[in-house]
Amino acid sequence: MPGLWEMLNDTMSDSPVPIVDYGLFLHGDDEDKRKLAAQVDDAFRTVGFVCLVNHGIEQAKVDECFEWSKKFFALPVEAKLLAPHPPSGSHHRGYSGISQEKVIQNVVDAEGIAAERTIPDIKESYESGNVNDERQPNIWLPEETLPGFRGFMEAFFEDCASLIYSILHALSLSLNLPPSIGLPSTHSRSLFQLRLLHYPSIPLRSLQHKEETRISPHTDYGTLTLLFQDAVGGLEVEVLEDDGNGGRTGTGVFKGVPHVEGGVLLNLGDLMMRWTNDRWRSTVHQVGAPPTAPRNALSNADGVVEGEGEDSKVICPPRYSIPFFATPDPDVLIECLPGCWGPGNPKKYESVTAWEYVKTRLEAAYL
Ligand SMILES: O=C(O)CCC(=O)C(=O)O
Ligand SMILES: [Fe+2]
Repeated sequence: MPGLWEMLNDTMSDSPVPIVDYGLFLHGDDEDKRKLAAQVDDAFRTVGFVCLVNHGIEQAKVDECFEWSKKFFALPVEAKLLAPHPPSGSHHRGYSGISQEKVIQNVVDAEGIAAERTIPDIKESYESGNVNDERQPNIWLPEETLPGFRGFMEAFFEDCASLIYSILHALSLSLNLPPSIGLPSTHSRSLFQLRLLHYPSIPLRSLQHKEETRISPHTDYGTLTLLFQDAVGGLEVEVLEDDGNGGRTGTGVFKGVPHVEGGVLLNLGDLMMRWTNDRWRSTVHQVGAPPTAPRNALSNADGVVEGEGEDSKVICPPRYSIPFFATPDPDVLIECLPGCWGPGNPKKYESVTAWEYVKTRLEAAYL
């Protein structure tokens, strides 16, 4: 009988994302902690994503969060709109209806954004954050619309924030940072964001023809993202390769990430890549058709994919995911960390405050 670990590694044998046992950091001795820190460093240099098992958040709570998410999105749209996302992207809270948000990569001018938005992201989302966040106050439903929802989300936020702090300690060890620059203190206000995402069922053809997307290729903006997924699948990450100069570069090829029961994905955002002078990667990712969708579709001479026979009518099941985004305190200056530059490795990026950067990216996602 294979043990849990063998089964996990079997599941992930074809995955681009390594699994690490986070219990080493939570419960291990100094040597275990250093081992875990080195494993994460390696994953962030080569892939930009890692899957943590034994991360300390009870599976029952994660399952309950998915249940609340399903209940929320099953409400009539008029009820969901009792907690509407404001028109501005930089107050990123509340409910966004289907295709209201379009995740956009590296395009910040109005014309470029309009062009990108012709292919909608077929998803709806609900965002909440720290109860003490004055810049982005939460936007809740009236309690009677979904009793218990707010209480659960506030508590789950705290669980995720604790894991983020623990990870920031581990990463300070990975980077060998002097205690005076520990990463946790740069996130002391925990101005984080808990996001519920629902991708409704969609014809496979629309995804294959790229008439619609679930979430288009993008990198995250902040420092770290935790990503809880259901078993439907469809997350794909861009494969990186050596650039010949000691760094890594995107190949344009995407590989599916299998779901790991009990695991949480951890990936980096652009601010962490800047901060580490590209030592760590914020890797492009997207959500496409579930891996179980029939694959016997053909490309014609123009590269357009045609569903064959019954496949043209296949409907992909709905999908739910729960990302949790960490960003540093707004005034933290993102300036190359010690140990990430030196002779032969000059600083590549201008300094920027965390909020300046994140605000620009958020505003591009809403018009
Ligand atoms: O739904 C997913 O698995 C990915 C979500 C994501 O990448 C995001 O919200 O930034
Ligand atoms: Fe993302």
